[in-house]
Amino acid sequence: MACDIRAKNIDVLPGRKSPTKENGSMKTNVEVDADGKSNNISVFVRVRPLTREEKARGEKSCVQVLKDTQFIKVVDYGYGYNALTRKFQFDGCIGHEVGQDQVMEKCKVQRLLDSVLEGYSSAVIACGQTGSGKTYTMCGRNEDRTTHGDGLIAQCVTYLFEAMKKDHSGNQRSYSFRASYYEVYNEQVNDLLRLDCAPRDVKWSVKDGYYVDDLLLVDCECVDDVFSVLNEGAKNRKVGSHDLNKDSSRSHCIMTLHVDSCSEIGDGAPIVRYGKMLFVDLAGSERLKKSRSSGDMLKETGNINRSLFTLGKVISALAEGKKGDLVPYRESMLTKLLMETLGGNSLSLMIACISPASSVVEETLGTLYYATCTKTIVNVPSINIDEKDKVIVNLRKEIEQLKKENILLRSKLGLPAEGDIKDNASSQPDIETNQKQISMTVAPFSKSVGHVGDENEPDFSRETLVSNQCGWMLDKERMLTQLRTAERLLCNKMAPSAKENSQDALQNALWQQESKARVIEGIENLPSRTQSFPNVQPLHALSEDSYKNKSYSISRGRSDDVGVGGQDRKLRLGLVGKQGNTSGKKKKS
Ligand SMILES: Nc1ncnc2c1ncn2[C@@H]1O[C@H](COP(=O)(O)OP(=O)(O)OP(=O)(O)O)[C@@H](O)[C@H]1O
Repeated sequence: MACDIRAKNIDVLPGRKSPTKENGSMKTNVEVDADGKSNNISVFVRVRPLTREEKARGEKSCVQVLKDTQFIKVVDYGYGYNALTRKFQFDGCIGHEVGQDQVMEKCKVQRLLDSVLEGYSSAVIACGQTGSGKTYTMCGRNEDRTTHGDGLIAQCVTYLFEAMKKDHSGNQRSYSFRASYYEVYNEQVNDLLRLDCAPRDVKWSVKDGYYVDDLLLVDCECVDDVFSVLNEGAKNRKVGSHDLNKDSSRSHCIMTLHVDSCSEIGDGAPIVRYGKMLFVDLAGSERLKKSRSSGDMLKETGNINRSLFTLGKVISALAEGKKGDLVPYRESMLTKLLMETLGGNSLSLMIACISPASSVVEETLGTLYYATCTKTIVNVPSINIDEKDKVIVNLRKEIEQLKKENILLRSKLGLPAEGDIKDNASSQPDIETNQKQISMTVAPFSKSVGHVGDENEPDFSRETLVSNQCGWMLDKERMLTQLRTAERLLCNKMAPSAKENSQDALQNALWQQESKARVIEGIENLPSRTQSFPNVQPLHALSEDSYKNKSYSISRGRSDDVGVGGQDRKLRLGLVGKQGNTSGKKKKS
C-alpha cells in the first residue's frame, strides 16, 4: 500500500485537518456546503466475530474496541513475548457484539441519506481484506443470494422511502427514485441488471467526471422494487470460493440510488435537485499464500490486488493534499469511478471491515493504516442542481438580500413599510401611478444621484435620497414581477419562442439586479460633501430599451445533454427501467 503512515511510527494516528474549500474539488461549478457539514471522509471500523472455523483452529482475537468506541487496539503477537500494541482513532469503532440493525445508526449513515434528499451525492464504501465482512455489512445475510438480507443497503433504502413519505422539509416536494447496479470485474464494467449485454464503456464528461455509459436505471416506486434490484444484482455478481472465504466477491460492486427531488418554493418555478447515493462493496485484498486461489481466480486476484493498490495510491495522494493530475485516478477503472467519492463533491463514509483473527493481523493493520489515511481526505460537498435552477436560486437569494437592504434604508429615511406596494404582475399600472405620485410629491427636491445640482456641488439632501429610494423601490417591484414571469415561463416549458422571451426577461432582471446593486453600493459609500460624487445613475433614469439592447451571457445548464436514454426495457424482475449514465440526470423532453 502506498500510504506510509507506518513509517512515521505513530501509534495513535493524527486527527482531522480542518475542512478547506480548496482541497480536492473536482468540479468548478460546485456550490459549497453552507450548513457547516463535516467535509472530511468519515471512517468507521467494524470488527466481525471469529468464525466457527477460526475458533476450531484455536485462533485468538487480537483486536479490541476500547470503551469510548473511538479507539481500537491491535496486538501483534508475532513478536513473541514483546507483543506490539497499536492504537488507532476513528470516527467510531464497532465491536463484534454489535448487530446488523445497529450499524446504520452507529456509523451515522442517516446524515448522508438526509443529504441525498437535499440533492447531495453521498457514498458508503466497505473495504477490508477478504473474508472480513464487507458483503455481510452491506448486503446482509444472504447465503443463497436471493434475499435482500438485513444489510446496510436494505436499511438505507427503507429509511429513504420513509423520509420521502414524511417529507419533513416542509416544502412541497415530489421525488423520483431510480437504481442501478454494476460491478468492476477484471477492469471491465458489467451491468449486473443486464447480463446479456457487453461490458459497458466508462466515459468522461467535464460536468460529471467519469460515468458508466448506457447503464440500466430501474424506476423504483417502492422499497420492494429496490430490493428486487438488489437481489438481481447479488445473484449476478461474480463470486468464488477460496480458503479464506467460501463466498468471496471477485469484483468491486457499486449500487447507485438516484433520488431526484422537485420542489416548488412560493409561486416560483420548481427546482430539481439530483441526489445520489452510492454503496460500494469492494473486493477484498488477499494473499495467494493464504487464500490458495487457483485457475481463473488467480487472474481475478491479480486484478483485485492491482486495483486496490491504485486505490491506496489515490488515497495516499489525496491525504498528502495532492490535486489534479498528481492524483492517479486514471490508473484503474475503480478509481476513475470513485473520483467523485474520494476528493470530489460527495459526502463519503468508509467502513473498514476487519477480522479479529491473529493469523491475519498484518492484513488487519494494513486495512487500518489505509483507513487512517482516508479520514484525512477532504471532500467539497455540493448540491447537484441544473445551471438554470442555480441562477433562479441565486436570484432569489439576491432579492431577499435587497429586500432587507430596502427595509433598512426605509427605516433610516422614515418611510412607510414596503407592504403598501403591490408586487404582482397585475399591479403594474398601480406601480406606475405610485411612481408618478411619489415623483410629484418629491418633485421640488428631486434630483438624480449623479446629477450635480449646483455645478460642482452634489445634492445629498434628504429629499433627494427619498426620491431615489422611491425610484429604486419601484424598480425592484418591476424586477420581481419580471423574474416571476420568467420563472413561470421556464416552469411551464413553453414553446421555444416563449422560452426566448423568458430568457430575455431573466436577463433583464439579472442586469437590473446588477445595476441596482451598483447603485446601492454607491449610496452606501456616499462620499462626504467635499469628495467628488460617485459616477452612478439611478435605474429609473434608463429606459427599457437601453438595457434590452445590451448583450448578456447567461450560461445554460447541461441538463439537455446528460441524460437517460429514452428506451424503456423490461427487466427480468418485471420492473420497467431506463438506460442511462450513472450521472443519472433525466433527459429533458
Ligand atoms: N459481523 C458479522 N457477524 C457475523 N458473521 C459475519 C460478520 N461479518 C462477516 N461475517 C461472516 O464472515 C464471512 C465472510 O464475510 P463476507 O463474505 O461478508 O466477507 P467479505 O469481506 O465480503 O469477503 P470478500 O472480500 O472475499 O468478498 C461470512 O460467512 C459472513 O457471514
